[in-house]
Amino acid sequence: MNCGDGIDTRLIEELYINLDPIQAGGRLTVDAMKAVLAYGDGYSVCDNCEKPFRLDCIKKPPLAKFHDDLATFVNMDVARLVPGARRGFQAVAGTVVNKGDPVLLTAFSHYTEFLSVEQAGGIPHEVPPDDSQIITADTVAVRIEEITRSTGRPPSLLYVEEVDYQFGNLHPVQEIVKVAHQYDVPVLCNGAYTVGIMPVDGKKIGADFLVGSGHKSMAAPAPSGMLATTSEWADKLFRTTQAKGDITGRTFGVKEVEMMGCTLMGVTSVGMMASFPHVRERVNQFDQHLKRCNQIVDALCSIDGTKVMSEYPRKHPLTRMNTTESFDKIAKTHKKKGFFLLSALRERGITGIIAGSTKVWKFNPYGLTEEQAQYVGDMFVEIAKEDGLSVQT
Ligand SMILES: Cc1ncc(COP(=O)(O)O)c(C=O)c1O
Repeated sequence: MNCGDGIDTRLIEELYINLDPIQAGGRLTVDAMKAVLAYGDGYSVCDNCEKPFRLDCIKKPPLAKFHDDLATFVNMDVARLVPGARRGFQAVAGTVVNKGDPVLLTAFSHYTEFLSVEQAGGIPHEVPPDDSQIITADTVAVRIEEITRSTGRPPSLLYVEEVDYQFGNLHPVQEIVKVAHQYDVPVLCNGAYTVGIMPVDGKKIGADFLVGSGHKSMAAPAPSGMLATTSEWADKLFRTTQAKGDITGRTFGVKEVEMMGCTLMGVTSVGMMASFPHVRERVNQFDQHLKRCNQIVDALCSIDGTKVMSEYPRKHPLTRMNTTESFDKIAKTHKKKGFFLLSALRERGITGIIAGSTKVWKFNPYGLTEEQAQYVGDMFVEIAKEDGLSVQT
């Protein structure tokens, strides 16, 4: 159906199997879609906002309970909804980082993590990965010591991604946090690709701050996300306003400074809430999704010259492939050039890889059924054979 000004409202999943690397965990559940329709109006969740007039205290719809449930879900003490993981980074940096502070990120940190440091006036430093594209606790220790020597103080914060967006590798965050704490460096664990996809235990990780992305991994509308912390940090991170109008004398109750008072006011919060029971269940089926991902990777790697660049076997379905020696060879002489691959996939009802990419590209089969995963693997092999590549059987 085309609505209003030509927006095609058909879901891409009605047309294709979608391998898009970053959308997989964000697709809405049917319950979220219904909630979105019911709560489409801007302030719809605020109709019954009562004293103390803050989003996380609203009882109808049950936002207060949802906040508690979210904290329990990730095993942290306190949680807040935020408009995207990036707003979680911003709130933490705004609390912990002072102007001129060295801040440690990793070679896989997302640009929004860097921007949050920049906004707070911090100076970013990176931790490089090892040869397997993993951030290790040892390298973190080395970098903390180097930075302390060169700047005269330890970093005021470490950002570490539990799973990174480039390789989809799972990093040893628990060991990393342990080491960082030995140097008194607080840690923000970026769970943008894990919270809502796989079980995440904030206390086990030991993180001071844990951030999730609703539209990436919690089957929620954009922009949405979650910021959780420990009771040690909660009062600082969620400090309430001291502002006062010098003429009117107005004060602003218990509005939280880093949250700008309230955060997700309609579609986003109810969408997240409506998907939450499904999300809470689905993390327990993570192994099935990994199995299906490995099955597709195996099919791809049976095509001569194809390599998986992410760690293997896969520990997360976001996967980076290198087909320079296979599909890219075809692209060199094909009339559609590099676009032949996506075009051939689309003819077979599959989409989501970047148009024109035949060298290095990512895909994410999270959420596919067993039959769909089998089909996707078979289709990659069929395309390879059709174009004259050899395939190991
Ligand atoms: C690793 C990582 N962290 C954070 C973000 C930002 O998340 P959000 O869009 O929820 O702010 C992204 C976005 O792609 C990401 O890949």
